[in-house]
Amino acid sequence: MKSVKAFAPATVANVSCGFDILGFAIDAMGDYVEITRKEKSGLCVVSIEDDGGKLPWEVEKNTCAVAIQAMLDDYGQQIGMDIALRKGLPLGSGMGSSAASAVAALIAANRLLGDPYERKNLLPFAIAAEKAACGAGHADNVAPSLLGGFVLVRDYHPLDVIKLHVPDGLYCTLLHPHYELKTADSRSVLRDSIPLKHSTIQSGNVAGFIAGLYQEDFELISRSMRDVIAEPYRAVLLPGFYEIREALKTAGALGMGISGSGPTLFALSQGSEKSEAIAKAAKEIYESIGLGVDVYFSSINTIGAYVLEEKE
Ligand SMILES: Nc1ncnc2c1ncn2[C@@H]1O[C@H](COP(=O)(O)OP(=O)(O)O)[C@@H](O)[C@H]1O
Ligand SMILES: N[C@@H](CCOP(=O)(O)O)C(=O)O
Repeated sequence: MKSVKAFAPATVANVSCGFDILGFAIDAMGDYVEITRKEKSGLCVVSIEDDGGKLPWEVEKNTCAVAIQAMLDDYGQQIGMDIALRKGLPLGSGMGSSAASAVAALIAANRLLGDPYERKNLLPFAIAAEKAACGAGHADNVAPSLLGGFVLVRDYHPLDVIKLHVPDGLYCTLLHPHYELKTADSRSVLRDSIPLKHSTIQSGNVAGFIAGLYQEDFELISRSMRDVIAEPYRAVLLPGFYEIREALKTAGALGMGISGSGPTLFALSQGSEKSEAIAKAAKEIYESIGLGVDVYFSSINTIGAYVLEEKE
């Protein structure tokens, strides 16, 4: 087989209450990577489209190449591969852009090798790529992009990742304001330690959220969408944050939070019917503070990344 093209979905990390341990994949968009086998050993990024000329081409910086290199180092053979990336996701958006590239690259490269790795076993390679992109090897974007649905990262050492139930009818609206916020920068405002009482509140909410998913209890999901660890420090980087949250709840959202490290905000709702009202309420506030916003509507992606095309 000569080349394989794969798609990996965008993701919402943290989901308010699960800093670095909870995330879900969305259907609306993602990144596309085509890997072609070449004679000469070594990786080469041969094309990048739709990135506005901003992404690095160096194999030690681009997350597609970093992820594949980590896989080949483990595989024990330095197979030659050309990497062509088409960005479907805006950069520094909080929608897991660096993660989607890494995951699509891994799915394509693994297939090119004849699928020697089970899907879950590709995760450490994707985490290595996240570390190269933002300095932290967090798994809450790469795990749902790879596996689909809601994913819990129960532990990092050793890695223990659990795919969770997705309730019927859960729907997501994403609000992407027109500015970039690097994950590394919005991690730098966080504190190294948290008060005991915040740990208690956060644990209750993440447990409540997961119980809500399994019980398909939308009220429980709604009241568990609270973050006392990251959000209070990050909200100051997000103009209109608390005002937008109030407006979206009035418009019928179950809850609203920061998607990953922002600046995208996500709202969950029961069914898609309320999404137009949610979008309208958000657009009005962004307009009043002089910011443009793109709105995406999406169901939850339950299958994760997949191969689109194989060419001999
Ligand atoms: N293939 C890639 N796609 C997106 N970002 C990449 C890629 N490779 C490297 N990066 C770097 O990762 C950073 C963007 O990642 P991050 O800030 O985590 O944004 P996001 O929240 O959208 O994932 C940028 O510094 C970018 O240069
Ligand atoms: N848990 C991470 C998630 C970062 O997500 P991204 O989509 O903004 O890269 C964090 O909160 O820093």
